[in-house]
Amino acid sequence: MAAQTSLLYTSGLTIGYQAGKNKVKAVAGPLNLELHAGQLVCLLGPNGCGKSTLLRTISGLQHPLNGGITLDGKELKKLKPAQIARKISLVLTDNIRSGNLDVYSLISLGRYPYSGWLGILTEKDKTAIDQAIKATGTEAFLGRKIDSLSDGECQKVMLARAMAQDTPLIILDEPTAHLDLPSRIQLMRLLHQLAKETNKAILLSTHELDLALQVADQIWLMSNGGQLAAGLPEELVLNGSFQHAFDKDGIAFDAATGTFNIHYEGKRSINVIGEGAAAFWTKKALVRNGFSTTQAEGNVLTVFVTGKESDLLWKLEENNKSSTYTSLREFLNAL
Ligand SMILES: Nc1ncnc2c1ncn2[C@@H]1O[C@H](COP(=O)(O)OP(=O)(O)OP(=O)(O)O)[C@@H](O)[C@H]1O
Repeated sequence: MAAQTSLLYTSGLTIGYQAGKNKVKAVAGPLNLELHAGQLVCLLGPNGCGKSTLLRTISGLQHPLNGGITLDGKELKKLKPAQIARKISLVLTDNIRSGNLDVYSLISLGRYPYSGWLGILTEKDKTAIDQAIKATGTEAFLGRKIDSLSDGECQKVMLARAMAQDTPLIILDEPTAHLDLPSRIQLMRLLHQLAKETNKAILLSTHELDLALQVADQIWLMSNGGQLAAGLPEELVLNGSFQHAFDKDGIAFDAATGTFNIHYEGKRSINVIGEGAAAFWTKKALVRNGFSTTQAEGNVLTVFVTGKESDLLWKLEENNKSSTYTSLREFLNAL
């Protein structure tokens, strides 16, 4: 029933490639996925698991090996490219870098499904372009050539072009690749805001696990081997899907912090008692130094972290003996 109200859904979709005349290479499937208006969905997974293949298939650039895709109530395979272009706008990793194209002209290209290739813009087209420029905050770049923009600025302009296309679904393949941390945060925040304010569905692939956990309404988590777990970010953390998807020797997903720890085998375990940032960063330092900080009754070592900022104290207890340290470095050296 839910599928009938979805903007896009897949049934028994298998994605992959033709590998020779009578052979196929299936990358993932069968997949039963749904996208709804106003949702920001982040597609995560290790290198080579099939994220780009899935995005290309959903966008109609590549045929499914099996199963079907329904877009706005119609079978995708029955739609012509021009019809798909009014429903889906696609932003690929490789930015269009053309020295001769100015920013306004590039954003205007988003109107091609309506204006035709001659590019004659009507008042409606111009209004859509102006709205896209405003929504993405790209006013300041308008007079510039694309080549003169930074990667972050260029990515925003590509998003503006997609917004100008005014489709109910925007798909972006690794939009944060090549961006510095503030630009990644800014872009993810902008995408989240656009999904809410414009009621568009936004589907993007990314390797930004922590940002995706913060902004996504849904996560599609692919594993090598073709499985895909879909759900709320928190659900996928709690049910062990993240550990499964990124399972590699020595890498452990910590459900308590939502991050991956570099796990060192064979060292001691320690109870960390304390609250807030001081206890959090003490645990980080201990894990980096090869300790496990899981609370357990049998642990011989316990550290109590108390105080604030410049008055922090680490009281280490071992076999009824205790010592107090005034710096994290001193405490770690004592272990
Ligand atoms: N044109 C192709 N023909 C055959 N196999 C391909 C083709 N393109 C990609 N593949 C293979 O399909 C699998 C999925 O590739 P895909 O690019 O979708 O992964 P991805 O999850 O996007 O990876 P990354 O995170 O590294 O970008 C990989 O094993 C890849 O080698």
